[in-house]
Amino acid sequence: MNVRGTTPDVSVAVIVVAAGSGSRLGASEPKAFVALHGRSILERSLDAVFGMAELAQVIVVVPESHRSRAEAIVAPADPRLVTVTVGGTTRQGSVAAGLAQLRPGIEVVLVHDAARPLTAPALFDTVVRLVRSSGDGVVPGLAVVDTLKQVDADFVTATVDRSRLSAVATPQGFPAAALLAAYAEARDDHTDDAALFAAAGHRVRVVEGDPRGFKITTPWDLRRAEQLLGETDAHAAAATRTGIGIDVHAFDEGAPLWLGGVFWPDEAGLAGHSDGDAVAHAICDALLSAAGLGDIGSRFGTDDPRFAGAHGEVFLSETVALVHGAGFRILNVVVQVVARAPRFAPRRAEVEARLSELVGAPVSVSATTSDGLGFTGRGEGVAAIATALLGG
Ligand SMILES: Nc1ccn([C@@H]2O[C@H](COP(=O)(O)OP(=O)(O)OP(=O)(O)O)[C@@H](O)[C@H]2O)c(=O)n1
Ligand SMILES: C[C@](O)(CO)[C@H](O)COP(=O)(O)O
Repeated sequence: MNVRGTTPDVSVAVIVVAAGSGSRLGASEPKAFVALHGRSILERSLDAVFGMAELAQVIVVVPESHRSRAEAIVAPADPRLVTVTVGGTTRQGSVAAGLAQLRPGIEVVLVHDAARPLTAPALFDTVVRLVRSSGDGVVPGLAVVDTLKQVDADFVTATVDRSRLSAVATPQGFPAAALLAAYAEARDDHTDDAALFAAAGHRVRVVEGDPRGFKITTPWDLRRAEQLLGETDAHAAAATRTGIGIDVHAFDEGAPLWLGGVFWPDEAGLAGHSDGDAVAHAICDALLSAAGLGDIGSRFGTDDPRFAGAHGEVFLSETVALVHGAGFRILNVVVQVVARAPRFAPRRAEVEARLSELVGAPVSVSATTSDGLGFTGRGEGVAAIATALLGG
């Protein structure tokens, strides 16, 4: 879950209602706890809430049976930010239970269905802004696209003018004091908070909704959400980039050997302007080329005194910072060493752990001799070939 701490000077609270059973979905557990593309519907909804620009309190309303599950879900968040409470038998009862947990000083309250997990965080911010600027209730709405009929006992009795209709969703936002008062005096049951707020005499305005913010009600809705998230993954996969790097250094009997970010006592070292760590340098080139950032020579030139004798970790740390700065995540790195010595097998795990730590992603290392052929076979030097995979 994406989480964060409280911000002292903000006064926006979000009530996430997740206490429904989901009878129309027909799953074996309450709807909010059903898995959607590997994570629960509730976790996905909370991700959007935690993406808001301004947030002082999040109240998660759940069934009694799932209170501890919800507490585990929100455990990584700042406990001063999130409250978990038990809901009622109706949605309205659950919102009322959430309102009872509202902290003093909250000025704007948003109520959001956990059942709308794909709603964009930006819509929450828009609703907050409009509540603040207008003092009205604010609901996201979408134009109705189908022709609507009034039906009585299987027969159409009228065609409804859809031009003045809007299909409303959540998050619905309200000035906190007015919503608390409206709930305190409510006698009827309403299907949304805007209806209850309007029944108390307040104005509610509509803002353009988010088509992805549909409510997961039936199994078909769940499949649609799965498909949309699958497409998002496919786009992320399309954004992955690979890179390749090769480096070669000659042995220098008089130098200490640093290779793969670790020291190798009793082995001949490698010649170079730096410490000659061909493995680290090949990884740098793989990462830089994947990110389209040139190569180690153009980034860390031999005329720069900072890199004279520098260990591989210096180049790797700077390279990783450049790659992150360009907006990429490092997904993994693979490196193969071609050399007669040193022997990697006994220290492979150690080298992989050190390089993974430096790169911040899994690094796997393999090694081979070149069967006595070429400069590596004659023991004149070491070659390393690396590939890197980056994500957007
Ligand atoms: N007693 C209830 C009923 C509903 N909700 C919440 O209100 C939102 C909208 O309700 P809906 O999608 O209709 O959920 P369910 O009532 O669970 O669905 P169903 O009517 O199919 O049982 C959901 O996030 C649901 O968890 C709630 O917190 N408490
Ligand atoms: C609040 C709501 O999601 C707005 O569309 C909706 O009214 C609640 O759903 P329900 O199925 O009517 O409980």
